[in-house]
Amino acid sequence: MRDIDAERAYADECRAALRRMVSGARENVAVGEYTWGDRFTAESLGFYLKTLARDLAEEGDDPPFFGLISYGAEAGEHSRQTYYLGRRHIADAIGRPPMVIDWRAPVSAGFYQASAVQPRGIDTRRRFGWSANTLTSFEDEHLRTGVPSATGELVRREIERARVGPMRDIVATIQPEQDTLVRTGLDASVCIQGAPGTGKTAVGLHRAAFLLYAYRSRLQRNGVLVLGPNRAFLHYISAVLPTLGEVDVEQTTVEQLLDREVRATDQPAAAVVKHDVRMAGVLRNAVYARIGRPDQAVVASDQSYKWRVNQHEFAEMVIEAEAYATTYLTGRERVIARVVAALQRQAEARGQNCNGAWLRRMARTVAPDVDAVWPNLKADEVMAELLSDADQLAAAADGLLSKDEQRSISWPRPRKAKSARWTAADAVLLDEVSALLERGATYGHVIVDEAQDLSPMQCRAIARRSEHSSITVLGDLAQGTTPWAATDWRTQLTHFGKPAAEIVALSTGYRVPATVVELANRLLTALHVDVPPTTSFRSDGRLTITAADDLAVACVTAVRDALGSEGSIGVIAADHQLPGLTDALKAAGIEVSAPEDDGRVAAVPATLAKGLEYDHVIAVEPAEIIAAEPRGLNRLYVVLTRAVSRLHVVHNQPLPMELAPGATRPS
Ligand SMILES: Nc1ncnc2c1ncn2[C@@H]1O[C@H](COP(=O)(O)OP(=O)(O)OP(=O)(O)O)[C@@H](O)[C@H]1O
Repeated sequence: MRDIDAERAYADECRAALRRMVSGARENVAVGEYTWGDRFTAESLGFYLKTLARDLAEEGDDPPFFGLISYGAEAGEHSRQTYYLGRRHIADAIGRPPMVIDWRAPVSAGFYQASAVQPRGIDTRRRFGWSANTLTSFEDEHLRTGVPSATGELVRREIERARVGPMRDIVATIQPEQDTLVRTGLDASVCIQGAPGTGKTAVGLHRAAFLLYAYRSRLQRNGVLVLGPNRAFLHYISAVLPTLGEVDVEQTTVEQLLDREVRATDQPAAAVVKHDVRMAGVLRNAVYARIGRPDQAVVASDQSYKWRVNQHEFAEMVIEAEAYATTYLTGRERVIARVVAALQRQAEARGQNCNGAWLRRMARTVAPDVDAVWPNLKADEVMAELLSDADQLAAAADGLLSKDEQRSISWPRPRKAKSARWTAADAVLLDEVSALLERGATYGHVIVDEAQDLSPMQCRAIARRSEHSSITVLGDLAQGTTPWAATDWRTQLTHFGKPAAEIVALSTGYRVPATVVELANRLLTALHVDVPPTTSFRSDGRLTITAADDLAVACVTAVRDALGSEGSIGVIAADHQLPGLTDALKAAGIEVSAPEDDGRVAAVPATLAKGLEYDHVIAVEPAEIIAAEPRGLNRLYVVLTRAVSRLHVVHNQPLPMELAPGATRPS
């Protein structure tokens, strides 16, 4: 095994090889563009090579590797081999073994999975410590001694390091149970229930990178979609996939995915009904109620003759298409096609030549007859009419929604689709109607974060986009804060269209220190969800609770105190209290930014805190966070679990009784 100087020299060799890869890729851009046969192939290859050259160049002086595994004599094809692992593959010359292997390659799994109990043929696992781009140390585990090694200092340091700016990748320290999930094959859908800070988001993002590596050609066409709860969260995770070399993953929210301008807000009762899965039945009824029965024959003339499909035949075509239609509009197309085919048979029997132009003309000619029984529809018109017309709604909702529920979603004044002001829930319903009319595009794999918060109707919108592929569902039932939050995963998975997906629980927390976890776990009893409490990987950390006469003054003092230590600071309070606190902080000369602005001190409304983390969290007035919304206790659980190193609870009102010692649920 190399000593530290030899390892440094090897790092330099790797960097030199990487530079050669960059110049090679640049040269190949030119060659690729001019030598390939057809234009499309030349363009695709040129694009690929340019991207590769750019990515490699951006790599710069980053550490070329983070670890190695060295196999013993009895390791089959790997016997006596040593492999360096990095964020990307580095090759010296074609035909020679790679200098660094991509962390996603099959052989790299040994690095993450091997243990003293199951060494997998590996003698030594080495982890490298880097300070910026300088190799400063390494740590060896000798796995064949049979003595389980304690978690190394380097791993511990990485997990406990101060957080600055957006989320970073965890490739150097992925834990075995996380690695198993990351490397699950593309054909399997998985649901990861994970307590706060157990690495669900990290696992989901690394899984995206792994799938793109292992199944690139299958995923190239349809791509991978990552869905997160809001823009602040997306900003926070935005750097992870690019640092792993994956820039083409779509990362968005469900709202953005649905792509509707939202101009109104529902009353809470209406939103609850609109997000209920029964609405799927209501909308289906509303769409298919538009299909009638013919009351006359279809007569179509060309210049030579009048052709005819009699009323009975026409009705049979409609009934048959209705029975087999996969979507409303394909059914309509089928009716048109069958009518035209019947006309064609008659015309051909009379010796007429029915070419393509004739068939298209006939299709246009019969369209009004078909429209009379199977009208062409647009999603927004269907919805506007349904919500404007109490009788239509009553018919579609018969046996599904109560009269009160129907009233709650009806519009007080009828509106046309063009003047409709859609709500966020309407956008989900419009998406459902669009899909009833015709199928949309699907993705090769979808990763859904904070999935406990999605309504059944939102899950269905995602299910449609992953109908023929797999999904990764990430979430924590205890962090559910929407009125429709899931209370069990099996039901939620059914809404996602993957009822048999495996559910895996992660319960070791890598964010929140043990003292803070202990406080947050006290809330679990009152949350009434069946999840294992978190156990923290971290024994460091500090919890402070301050009873204050003046919240703003106490908050300023807490922030000043926090500024004395390294790392990010998040002031989290009930949404309505935050502006006052922000003003007080600014008046005290403290620079405060929004969560997505990467400042040192962020003012974070409690409703936006989900998924984020700060070294030092100042959680202001828990009682107010609870009182601000129906699922306020869940919100408080989210807020308390954002802290990486220190949690400072500042309160004026009495602390909620659920936080009292002894409230811990028996495990
Ligand atoms: N194996 C690991 N090595 C180093 N850091 C890790 C590891 N796993 C998770 N982390 C870190 O722990 C923190 C929490 O991870 P992440 O945000 O993925 O958790 P989560 O389960 O999604 O949390 P929450 O439900 O609270 O949003 C992040 O800073 C992440 O980088």
